Amino acid sequence: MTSFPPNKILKELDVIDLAVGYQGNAVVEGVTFKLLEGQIGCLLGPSGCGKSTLLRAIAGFEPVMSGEICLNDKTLSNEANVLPPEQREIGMVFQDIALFPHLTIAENIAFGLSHLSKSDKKARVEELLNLVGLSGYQERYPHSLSGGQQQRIALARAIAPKPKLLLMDEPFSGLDAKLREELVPDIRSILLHEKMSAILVTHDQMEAFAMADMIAVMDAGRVHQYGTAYQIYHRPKTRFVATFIGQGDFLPAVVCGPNCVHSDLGRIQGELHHGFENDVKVDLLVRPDDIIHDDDSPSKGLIVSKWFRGSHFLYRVKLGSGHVVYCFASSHHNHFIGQEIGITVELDHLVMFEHE
Ligand SMILES: Nc1ncnc2c1ncn2[C@@H]1O[C@H](COP(=O)(O)OP(=O)(O)OP(=O)(O)O)[C@@H](O)[C@H]1O
Repeated sequence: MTSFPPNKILKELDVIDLAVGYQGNAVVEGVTFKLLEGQIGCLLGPSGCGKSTLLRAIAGFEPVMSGEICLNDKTLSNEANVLPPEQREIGMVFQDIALFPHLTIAENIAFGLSHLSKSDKKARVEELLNLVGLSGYQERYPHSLSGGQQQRIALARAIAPKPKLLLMDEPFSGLDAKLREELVPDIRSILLHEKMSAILVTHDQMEAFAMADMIAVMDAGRVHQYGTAYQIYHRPKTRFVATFIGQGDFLPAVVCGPNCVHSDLGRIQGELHHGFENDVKVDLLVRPDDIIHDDDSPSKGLIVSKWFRGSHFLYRVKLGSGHVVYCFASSHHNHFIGQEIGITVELDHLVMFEHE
């Protein structure tokens, strides 16, 4: 059996105080983050926030206005120099799959393997087809494959030469939701198996959660927060992150202790110090999973709307004060709009911002 040299994986990608733009106008500014060896990162944000521009700068397709991009302590881009894309050992997968239609699947995957002998090439193609679950597809042509299969082949082609870093720009957005749900965890396992560091661009937070170790939440060219899915959901650092990630409402509240606030939901004790002075007015983030339906609870909320989500119901309930919050209930608890239900508060991550 042929053995291949170990991956030349990156030790670290450093993006330092980066600005990138067009015609002298920065569309990405002050961006700093680090991707460690073997990690999968994600640039997540609304349309037009600069995700693709940042990715293209990392790939070497866009010059940088200021700051630096380094891979393993080697500068790839700064204000003065831009290493051409083909010299960066960075692979890319795009939304428009762009397989070569006149080449077989084997020839597509082997495209970047001209440095290998014929037998090594054949073995690497086989290994990758096996990895992406399409063994035996060597002689087929792209048009005879489904969208999901084509995207698997595009991934195989991109990782075949063992790049130091793989960049993926909305690779799943052309696929239907069900297929995407299946493909995303598969692609993550393939990347982990190959110990391939990668950056995914997406505006879909569920995709980011399923795929990435570290997520950069972007808006208007800036990174608001760089953290794990858990951190950006439960400990959002800015109001933008709090509202862009997940669902939730802000309830007016007053600080009543170092880890305690008082709101329409009563006195809530958090796990950690929130850093606000006593008596300061704040807006408290309340997520659907912070308010749980409980028939026996003396606290009540009036259902104003509801969604059946299969495994659970999501209700909007009006509190006595008139504020409306989400409430999570098991799917057996089918109540009607206009009905009053018992609710309990299970909120230990106190996320709050100065009252607006
Ligand atoms: N070649 C270009 N010339 C001038 N402006 C550009 C160019 N490419 C992108 N822009 C602008 O830069 C900003 C960021 O665009 P970019 O494509 O990076 O955002 P994005 O977050 O990837 O958006 P989407 O999710 O819609 O693809 C936008 O205002 C866009 O209009």
